[in-house]
Amino acid sequence: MSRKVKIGTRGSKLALWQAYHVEDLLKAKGIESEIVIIDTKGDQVLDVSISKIGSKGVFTQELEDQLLDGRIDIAVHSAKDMQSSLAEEFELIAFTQREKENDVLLSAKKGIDIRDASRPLVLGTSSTRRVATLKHFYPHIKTVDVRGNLQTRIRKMEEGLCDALLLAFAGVHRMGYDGMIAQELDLGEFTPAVGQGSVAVEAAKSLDPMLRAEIISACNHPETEFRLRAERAYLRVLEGGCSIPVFALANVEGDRLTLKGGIISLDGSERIALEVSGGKGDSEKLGEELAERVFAAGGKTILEQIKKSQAQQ
Ligand SMILES: NCc1[nH]cc(CCC(=O)O)c1CC(=O)O
Repeated sequence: MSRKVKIGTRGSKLALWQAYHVEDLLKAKGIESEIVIIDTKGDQVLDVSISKIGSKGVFTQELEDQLLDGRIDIAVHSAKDMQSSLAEEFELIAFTQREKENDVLLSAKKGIDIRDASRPLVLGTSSTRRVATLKHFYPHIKTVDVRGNLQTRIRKMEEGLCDALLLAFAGVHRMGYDGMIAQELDLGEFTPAVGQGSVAVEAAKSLDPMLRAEIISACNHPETEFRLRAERAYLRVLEGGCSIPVFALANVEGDRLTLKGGIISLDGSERIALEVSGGKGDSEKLGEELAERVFAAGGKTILEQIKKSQAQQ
């Protein structure tokens, strides 16, 4: 029997759900664990836009400090919130089975439909990918920035800030708000952020190899891992932080992996979306190949424009 695994997590409700999920997966394999809640810089500055405080590591720094000194054995994150390259000392060792990966509209109102241009609609979101996607496909829709956890966002919506919230299904489902889903969005239009819907388990490379292997066998979902490794390789080449409207979604059928992804200009005027496929064993190579193709098709110019305009903010 291995010793008790210490699971580090942020203290938000969604983060705790993820930590309990990993705890359950470990328990199913007879591995005992305990949850250690860690406050991060990102949790303390909720009123400031993440793109202003610098996205890199604001939610992960304190967790990584504790991984290094052994106060925790693993850190649990939403896979989509993990930067595409980690510092040398760390690695993502497992990706849990992915939840339905699409975005949804959440509303207390009836009859919400983003395709209905005859009715004014204000959507709350703080994601540049979602804003740019709306501008591209649904230019009649207005958006308003809304931050905070799901409960806070719902309260702001009910206070009249917006008609509906645009969110990942995974988070809505985990927090138990399925009943407020007004519309499921199309994966071809609202292609999700890299990693959306899966929980990533991070460890220091110095973690005991036996324990590492046990954690992987309990938590990792191999098909999800192939998909996420492809998506994350795409993101790594683009160096797209979470404030860049980059999207990618891989699917596995048998031994084949298909990766669709692209980039949108901030104003929605240009959207590049391409597809590559190959053996799932080559998932990272496929991610890199997609990035090269997106760059060559004009993505490089779009990315440079986005970085320039964000640097000026
Ligand atoms: N960026 C915030 C965030 N990080 C993970 C999720 C949802 C759960 C997931 O996709 O794993 C969300 C909320 C959202 O985008 O609606």
